[in-house]
Amino acid sequence: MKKIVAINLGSTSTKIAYYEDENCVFKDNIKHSPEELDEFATIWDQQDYRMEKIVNYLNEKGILISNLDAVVTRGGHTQPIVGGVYRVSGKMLEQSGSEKYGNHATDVGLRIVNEFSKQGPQAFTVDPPTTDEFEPLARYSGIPFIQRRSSFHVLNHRAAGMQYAKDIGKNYEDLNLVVVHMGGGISIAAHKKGKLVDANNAIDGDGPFSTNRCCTVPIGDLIKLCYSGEYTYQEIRRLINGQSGLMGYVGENDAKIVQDRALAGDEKCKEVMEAMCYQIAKEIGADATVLKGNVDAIVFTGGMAYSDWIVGMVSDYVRYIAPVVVYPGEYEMQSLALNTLAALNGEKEIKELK
Ligand SMILES: Nc1ncnc2c1ncn2[C@@H]1O[C@H](COP(=O)(O)OP(=O)(O)O)[C@@H](O)[C@H]1O
Ligand SMILES: CCCC(=O)OP(=O)(O)O
Repeated sequence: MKKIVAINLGSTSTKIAYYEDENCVFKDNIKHSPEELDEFATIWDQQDYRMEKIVNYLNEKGILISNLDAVVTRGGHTQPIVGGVYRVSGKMLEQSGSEKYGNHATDVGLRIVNEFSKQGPQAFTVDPPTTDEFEPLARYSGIPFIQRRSSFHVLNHRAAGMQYAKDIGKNYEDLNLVVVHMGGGISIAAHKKGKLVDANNAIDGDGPFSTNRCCTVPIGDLIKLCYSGEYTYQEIRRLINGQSGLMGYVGENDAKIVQDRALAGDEKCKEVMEAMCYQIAKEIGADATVLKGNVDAIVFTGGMAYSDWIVGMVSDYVRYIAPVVVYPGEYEMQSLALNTLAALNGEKEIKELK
């Protein structure tokens, strides 16, 4: 029997699951309040805090890291790569640490599983955010030396798309889908016959604003802010990813709390939520266009997909495009664990950045 711990460092949560072969023995979600996260100037500064939460949790459950076969994390940011199961290597950690390809709590996840691997288990990641299946036209930014690139919730996108295909008895590779992940960050991607051919960059000010980050901003105003002398590089990064979106407008990064305030009559919270839904809908329209209108379904997933109110507001704009289906939460933990199991059993290739 293979024993696997999967961890998933989201911007606002840490998810942990323990698997024995394909059986999920337990799974939990530790939420992080804005006040807790506010203490950390950079993502890297969260490492001890997040690691302590994970270790304490495993201790409570009586899980010894040295007894595990593998630890797997939702991956961090590397050079563009093909999807699959990756061993966490020195080169992967180096690229993730450079912040050249993006920076998010998932990058800390790589460091944590690497630390755990020193006690015995092998360390992996699966379908990292920089898994890149973009078509050539999707890469154009208009500035020849800046390329649009893939950086979003690839793991959950693919897993939700495949789950939908399975549920309707079709092959994922035969469908055109627009998948909408609404978590701490929000990503919308065009899935064209099983390839993720275009998506907004979920961490770098692209697409809709989310719980804690900005949308595609008027770039001239951002440039002025950068040169105003009022912000360091780190502060600007933290502004666009951490202190914007719902957090910026109403000082709260938990969409459920903002929703509850809106439904209780808070007009500011209501309008901000409506604006977020409006932007999500616009991005869905963009990806439907990428698919030339041939969309089999719009698939909603992520934590905010639990909300009928949010899904309903977005759907009002887009249901003319294709049927709307909802897969609330995430398939990330299952996908991390089961792909790792397949790799340990020799049924799936183990890739490595060298
Ligand atoms: N029933 C709900 N209604 C509205 N929002 C919800 C609901 N359940 C979860 N959420 C929101 O989903 C977000 C977390 O989504 P999740 O996919 O777990 O994010 P992450 O992995 O980025 O931390 C939170 O903002 C949370 O408030
Ligand atoms: C690369 C995207 C990762 C992301 O945005 O995750 P969260 O929604 O957990 O912040």
